[in-house]
Amino acid sequence: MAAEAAFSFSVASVVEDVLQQHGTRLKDLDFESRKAEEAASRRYEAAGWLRKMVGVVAAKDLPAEPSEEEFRLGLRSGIILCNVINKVQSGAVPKVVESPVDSALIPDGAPLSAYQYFENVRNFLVAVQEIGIPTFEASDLEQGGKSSRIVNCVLGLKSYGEWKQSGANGVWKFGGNLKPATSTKSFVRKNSEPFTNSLSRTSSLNEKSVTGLNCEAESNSKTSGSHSLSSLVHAILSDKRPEEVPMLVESVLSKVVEEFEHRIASRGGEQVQPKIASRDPVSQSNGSASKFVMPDKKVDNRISTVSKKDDFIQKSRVAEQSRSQLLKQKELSDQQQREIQFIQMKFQEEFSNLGMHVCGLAHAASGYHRVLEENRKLYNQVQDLKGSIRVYCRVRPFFPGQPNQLSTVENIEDGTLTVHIPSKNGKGRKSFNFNKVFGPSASQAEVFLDMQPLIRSVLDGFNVCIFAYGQTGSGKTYTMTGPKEITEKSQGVNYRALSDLFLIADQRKDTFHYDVSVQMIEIYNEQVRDLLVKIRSSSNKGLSVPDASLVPVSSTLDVIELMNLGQRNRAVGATALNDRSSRSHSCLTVHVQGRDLTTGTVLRGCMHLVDLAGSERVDKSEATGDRLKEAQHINKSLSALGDVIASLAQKNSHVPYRNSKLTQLLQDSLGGQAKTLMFVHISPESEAIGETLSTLKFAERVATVELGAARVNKDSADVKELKEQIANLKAALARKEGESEHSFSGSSEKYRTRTGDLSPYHPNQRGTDAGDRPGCRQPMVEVGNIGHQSKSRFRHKTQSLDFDEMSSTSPPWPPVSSPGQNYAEDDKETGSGEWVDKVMVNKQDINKTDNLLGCWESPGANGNLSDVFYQKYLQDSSKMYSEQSYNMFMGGNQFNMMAGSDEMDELDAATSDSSEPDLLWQFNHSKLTTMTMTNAVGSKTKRSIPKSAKSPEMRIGASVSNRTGRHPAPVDGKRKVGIRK
Ligand SMILES: Nc1ncnc2c1ncn2[C@@H]1O[C@H](COP(=O)(O)OP(=O)(O)OP(=O)(O)O)[C@@H](O)[C@H]1O
Repeated sequence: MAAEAAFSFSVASVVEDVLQQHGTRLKDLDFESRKAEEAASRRYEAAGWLRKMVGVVAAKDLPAEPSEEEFRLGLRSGIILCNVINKVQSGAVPKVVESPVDSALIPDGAPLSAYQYFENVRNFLVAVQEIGIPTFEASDLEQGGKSSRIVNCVLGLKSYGEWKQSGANGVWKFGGNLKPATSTKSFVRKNSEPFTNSLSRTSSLNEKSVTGLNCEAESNSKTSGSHSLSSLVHAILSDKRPEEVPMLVESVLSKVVEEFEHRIASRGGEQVQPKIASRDPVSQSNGSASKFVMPDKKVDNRISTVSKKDDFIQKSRVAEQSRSQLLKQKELSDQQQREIQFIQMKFQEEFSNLGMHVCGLAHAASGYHRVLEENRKLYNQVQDLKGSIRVYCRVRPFFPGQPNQLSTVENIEDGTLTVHIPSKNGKGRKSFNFNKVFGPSASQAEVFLDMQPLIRSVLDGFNVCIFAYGQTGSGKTYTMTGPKEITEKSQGVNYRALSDLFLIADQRKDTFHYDVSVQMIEIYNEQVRDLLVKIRSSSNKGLSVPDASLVPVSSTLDVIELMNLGQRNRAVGATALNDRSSRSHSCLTVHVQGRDLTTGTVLRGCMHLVDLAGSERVDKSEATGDRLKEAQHINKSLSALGDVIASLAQKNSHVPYRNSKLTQLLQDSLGGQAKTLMFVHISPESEAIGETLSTLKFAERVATVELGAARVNKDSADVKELKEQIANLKAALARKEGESEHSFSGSSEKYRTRTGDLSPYHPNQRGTDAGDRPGCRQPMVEVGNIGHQSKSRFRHKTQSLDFDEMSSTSPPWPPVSSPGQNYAEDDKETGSGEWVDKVMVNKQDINKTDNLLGCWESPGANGNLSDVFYQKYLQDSSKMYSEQSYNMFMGGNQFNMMAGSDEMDELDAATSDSSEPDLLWQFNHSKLTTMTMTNAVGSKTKRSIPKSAKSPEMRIGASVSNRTGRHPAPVDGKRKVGIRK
């Protein structure tokens, strides 16, 4: 089609253009005027013929000699052309559309109606094409079109008409206005031979080269060679020498080719649609037209292409619109489909979730026990995963109105605490990691929340230990107990733990029966004191210190009462740092025994809640005298705690628990099987940075200790029964032996039963002679302040002595002026049955005796207890009755722990860094035990207590031994518990 378009150019005009561009000589020939003259004469000829043929058309005659413009406009509507062709060949254009308006009146450039334009012109062009007359393009009728081509076409039609009029003999040849004599050029019908050959032409010899040019041009353009072109060529060549002609022709030819190429390229954009038309099956099936589309077809295609294009555009627009609508609808429906699917999926998911929930509920309902058990296991697993020794840290807030509230604690983030270290204590900052860090604003409730799972564990049969560590005034007591005036909100861990226990116990009451009892002890100057000793005023006896240290409790109120008592009893000393400072370790121990109502299984849990004495160094507290000794004891016990923790951390086979009462007390909570939480406290003041750093370093060390998985204390019903049988048998045997060997039988069965039983909560530490009957405080035995039965002379002498009886008749601690009498009174008064234990010193543990003896060493020995010593004294226990020990023994009695501590203090002042006090304690304890028995049999009581008591405790001791001593004044409790709501 590109070629086709190119060939529709007027070859003559192209050649003329080229020739014009080619040389200056054309100008010399006055080419323009000649050309115009030529064109005009041809136009006149055409117009004349048209006038002759059709006359006046559409009320407007075509001028006889029209200008190019007039000629174009006159033919623009196609009416004249159609009429003339119908005259030449009737019916060539069957229907001529008459324009309502004269086309000439339509301003040039104004678009004619598409109908007129296409219909008439198209029909005319199709008709001339049919005949084989050179055509023009419809656009040639518009401004800028080539009127010469229209003229050519009209003259061609004229020639054809004349040929027909002459009878249509022979082959019609288009000759234009060329003189027949000089021009033999003619057209043949398009189908007579291939178009390229359809143009035949003869020329004179001297016109040969130009003819060649014309032939080629004509064969390509399918236009006839024009008269003007021939004349032009003649004019150009007339003055040329023959040898110049080839060069000139060659040059012109190359220019023509160039021009053709250029025009083809410039019209490339118009060829898209015609290209489609060229695929018209008609043209394609036509072998002759396969290379060049026949001129008539081309026109047809061009015109039909335009209308088709419009149609096509229109249709494709509609199609596009409906397609996009369809697409949108499809998209919408897809979207809806997806949404429905999603909802269905969700629904199914929820449905299956619901199903699972229902199943879960059914499962839970059918196996409440199992769920409870699993729950417990999971709970404890979580706890165990957190690590056996958990370390929490709490920062005390500044006191209201305190000057210089610049805290050393720089940042608290999750479990990391960063402290700022002033330059004199080192410099920069240091971070410490703990399981949890509570800032100054943490509430008591928040703090407890993190401990709550541990509390729950006690009811599940685990041993738990929570101890508060930190320098004086850092908030240990605040955390464990609360502030001075305790309200419900400010209650510390102790109260919350107990009330939580009752709450959970109540929740489980359908499946478990729980018995809870508490004891409170204090370790002061390495002496253990019972804090739950009732202090009562008695008219003539002064203070009497009766019965139970292990007290059953059934409500939070009971606990509050007991704690008030304990707090009152607690030794409090003033220091330069904190005038309320407690110089003792206090421990609230809660024993829980739970019996599964369906299986009979017994769970035993025990919880130590320890408020340690201040950890500050002695020099800081500016202590002297008694306070100095207190501080030394405290430091020593805390360093013993450090040693225990260090050896646990290193997984040493030997752990020096015996180096202090504190470590002995906590042994069952530090050595494994228990869940332990250390709660370190720090003060925010910059003056405290030294203590703060050592506290935090210690705490970090503790955090490295792995105790291994905690174990539940559980006895099946069978085991429990068997144990009880053994205990009963042993008791019976002992009684029998006692009856036969001694006339001694001072105690009532009631006492024997009540106090002789060992604690049901510590089966591991119980001797085989211990039953599972409740009522004893085994932990006290562990601590060692209990009157352990030694391999004493008395023991040898009184082999048949019933230990239970013996214990029951032993004077209580703190002692009373008349033990026997008081016991009787106490029994009456308390009547608390098996849960009430007389005094902690009455506890007997034969199994431990050897250890105690073995551990004893002469005062002044440094270092930890060694196995060597243990072996030594175990092999020869009589050594404990060396003169020295005897003297010491004589110097105190079992009730006078504080009196014993006096001696110890003296010794200890020189050996404050050793474990000596422990040894002394062991020693004292042996003495106490012996003394107890002595008292029990009513002999040699007066040999004891050479010293007068310096402290209330000592006075108690003295009063016991002399039975005349004063009673200790009640010590004002550090915390007064009165829950205000
Ligand atoms: N978290 C806290 N929020 C408010 N006040 C606190 C907090 N911690 C401690 N205190 C207050 O700080 C003071 C000292 O606290 P506390 O007696 O508990 O310290 P301590 O470490 O037990 O001292 P000591 O070693 O002498 O027994 C008390 O008045 C207490 O009420």
